[in-house]
Amino acid sequence: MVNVDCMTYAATTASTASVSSDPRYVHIRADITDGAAMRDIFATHRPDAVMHLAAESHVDRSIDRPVTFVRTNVEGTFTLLDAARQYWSTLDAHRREAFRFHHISTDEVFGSLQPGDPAFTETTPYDPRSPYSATKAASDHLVRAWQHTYGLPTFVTNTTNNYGFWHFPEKLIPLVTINAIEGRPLPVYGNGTNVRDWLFVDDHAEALVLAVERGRPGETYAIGARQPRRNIDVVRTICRVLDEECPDPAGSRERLIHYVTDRPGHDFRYEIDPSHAEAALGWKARHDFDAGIRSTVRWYLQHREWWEEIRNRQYAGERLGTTSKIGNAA
Ligand SMILES: Cc1cn([C@H]2C[C@H](O)[C@@H](COP(=O)(O)OP(=O)(O)O[C@H]3O[C@H](C)C(=O)[C@H](O)[C@H]3O)O2)c(=O)[nH]c1=O
Repeated sequence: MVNVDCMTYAATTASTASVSSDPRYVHIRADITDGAAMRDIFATHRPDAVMHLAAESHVDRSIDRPVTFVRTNVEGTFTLLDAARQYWSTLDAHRREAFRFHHISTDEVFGSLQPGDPAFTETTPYDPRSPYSATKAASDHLVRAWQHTYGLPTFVTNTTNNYGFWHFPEKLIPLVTINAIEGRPLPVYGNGTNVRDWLFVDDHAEALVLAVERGRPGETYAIGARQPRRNIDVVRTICRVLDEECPDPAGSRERLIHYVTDRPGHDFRYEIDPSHAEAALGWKARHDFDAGIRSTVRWYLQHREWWEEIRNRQYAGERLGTTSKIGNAA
């Protein structure tokens, strides 16, 4: 089995961690826009299924530089699908029927919920609103088109915000955690009332493994843990846990919270109703948010050398989180 992975964190890290000891899975890092490399990978590994986790995944970066997202998420998915279809057409009838192309996507393709709106499900119409979510929506459509047109047995999972270990510190939870450890400002976009639905990365990994084993062609599975939180509450939870795990003589880390200029086009709320995925896959998220955050904060306290090296790139000009000036409140 081949798990093609190029650049993203979220689900990638999860699946890498959980499948790396399972000999049925091969984790591959490659450039998915390189058709020859993709065809070569299929010829070498002759997989029974592909889990396509490769993506550019950070909304802020997509606003700065959308072209990278179009290349990786749209062109890359096309290239991988094309290589998969060529390989799949060489299989005997039994293996062709059993083959699966599992495309891992996001709930952001469904747009933005207002307070009181029902959570997203598999039947929510697409309404992507950022360069990132537009490219993920395009890739979802390509995957479904390859199933309808060519018969390639594809299916899609759309998931909520992931968090956990090895999370790249451009995203809210790792960024705030390491800033709080270092006593730096904690940037909260807008007024902090935007809502995200948080899924511990190991729970997502379990869902993905079940999906690739049980997923049916043409299906969609919306994956989440029913744990929506306002951003400001997430940030306060991280501060509280860090204060307990590693008290700061200067006082609570909440003093470091700064409201900054909002993200352009900032989606207000994401939330998934995972009932269909739970029933169809026999899966349920096991980690509750408070316990998941505590283990995540502990992990960042214990893996300083990993994030310090990445952190230093920020000082060399790479974007991690906001580009707006701290204290520039919306
Ligand atoms: C980096 C940062 C973010 N935020 C806000 C913006 C969002 O409302 C929330 C989470 O932001 P983050 O960039 O971590 O994630 P989302 O924009 O919700 O998108 C994430 O979850 C979906 C499902 C994916 O598909 C994306 O790949 C993944 O990046 O915190 C801040 O307030 N301050 C900050 O410094």
